[in-house]
Amino acid sequence: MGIACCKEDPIDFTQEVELQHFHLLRSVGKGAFGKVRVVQHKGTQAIYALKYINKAKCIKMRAVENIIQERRLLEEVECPFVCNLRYAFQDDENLFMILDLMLGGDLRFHLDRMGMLKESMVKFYTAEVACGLFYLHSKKIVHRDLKPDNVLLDEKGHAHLTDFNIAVHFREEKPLTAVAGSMAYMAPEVLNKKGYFATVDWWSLGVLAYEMAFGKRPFRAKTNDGLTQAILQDDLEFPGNVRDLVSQECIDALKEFLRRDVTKRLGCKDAGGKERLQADPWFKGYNWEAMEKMEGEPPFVPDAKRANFDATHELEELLLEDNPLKAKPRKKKKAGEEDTPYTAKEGEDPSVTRDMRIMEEKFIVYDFTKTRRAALPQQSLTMASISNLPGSVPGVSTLPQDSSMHRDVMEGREDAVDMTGVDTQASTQHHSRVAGSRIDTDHHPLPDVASVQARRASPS
Ligand SMILES: Nc1ncnc2c1ncn2[C@@H]1O[C@H](COP(=O)(O)OP(=O)(O)OP(=O)(O)O)[C@@H](O)[C@H]1O
Repeated sequence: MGIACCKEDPIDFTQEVELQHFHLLRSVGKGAFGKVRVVQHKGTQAIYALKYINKAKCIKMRAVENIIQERRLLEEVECPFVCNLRYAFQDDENLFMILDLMLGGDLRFHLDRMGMLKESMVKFYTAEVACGLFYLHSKKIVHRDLKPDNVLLDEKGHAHLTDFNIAVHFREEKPLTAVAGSMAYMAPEVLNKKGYFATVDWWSLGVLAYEMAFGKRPFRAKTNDGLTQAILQDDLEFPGNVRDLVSQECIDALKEFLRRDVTKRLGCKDAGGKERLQADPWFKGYNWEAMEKMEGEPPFVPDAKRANFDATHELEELLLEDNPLKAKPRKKKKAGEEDTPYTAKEGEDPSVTRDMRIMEEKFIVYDFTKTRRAALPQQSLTMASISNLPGSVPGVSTLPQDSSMHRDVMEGREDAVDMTGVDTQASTQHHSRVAGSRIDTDHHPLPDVASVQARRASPS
């Protein structure tokens, strides 16, 4: 009897994907919105990263549209230089996104540890991120929040873009105007509010490359106004011993990325785009054909024997989480009820009810094995990849995942969220958030949510 009660019910994997289809493993990260855990699909044994966001917190932080937008954009993306979306679903409490798992840690983690990176690393990550940006821009998506925190390394040391929270579609005929992003990485054309396109990502890549090379950002100030002025006006300066640190070609490339004139900025379409960037003397000797296929040799392989993330996330989850994540069945729909099972609680603020319904309707289920899209090799991670991490869950079998699952490209969507306004909220990590935002509804029709959030780096 006792034995029978401990046995899990068999799972029907032909049914819609849900949390119960996964084993929940280690906690590896925490962002302002979500928490990230390693999970293993109980059917295929494949391992992934699960990003989950509490719905009530999401509403409180006015991030509903951002999360929906992130899920929507990721559905359109399939690129080796991106943490691709594999599944999306929700339960009554949380929104879930299952992404390719990156075990090498984010660039912020490595920068914090190493202080600054070797030029070979700076060049390699800049080149791989550039490959990711060319892909996104070809799909008319601008990331807008490129920074070390949002570049993750896989276990081999390849770079992948993540956090599409404030990414949007852009159209050549109508510039974006919202002040969105992490302030220290924002391009001058975002801050001067004259309108911008994908050029902003190339500026941010310049700031990222500079920070990797010298361990500090090119434009710094003690206040947001000071930082805005520095980005808009200050001369680009380099550390006194710059030539001891990097080559002249590196300095020149950084100058080219950090040009205020977008018609001259390295990477930008009007400055020769991909062709010009790939021909830049800094990348001399790079085999771009191989780089684009992710066949370049990473100059640094993250240590697989140690956790490449802040282990306090795991401790927090164990010690402080009063509502630990677990698979819960959804509330049953009552007879005659429509597809939206959310029923307002007594005394609930109508705006909360509305946001709950929006999430229910718009954060739709995604399953990469059922939605056929462009075939691309999936990250072939196995339990072996994580089983030797300190503190890994013992006794889980090492099975290869099924990499035969592909998907076809879905139709692009043109809806996008724009944000304006900045606040002076203090940053707890490397960024603070932008409040008092607005959705550019005349440009991109969206559900009736009047506020969204973006974030920016703290000034110094
Ligand atoms: N696919 C992944 N594989 C491994 N770790 C990941 C993955 N995605 C995110 N992480 C870890 O979790 C952290 C938080 O994730 P993410 O930045 O996506 O959350 P967020 O709430 O959107 O963050 P933000 O505060 O930037 O809005 C990352 O910095 C990274 O360390």
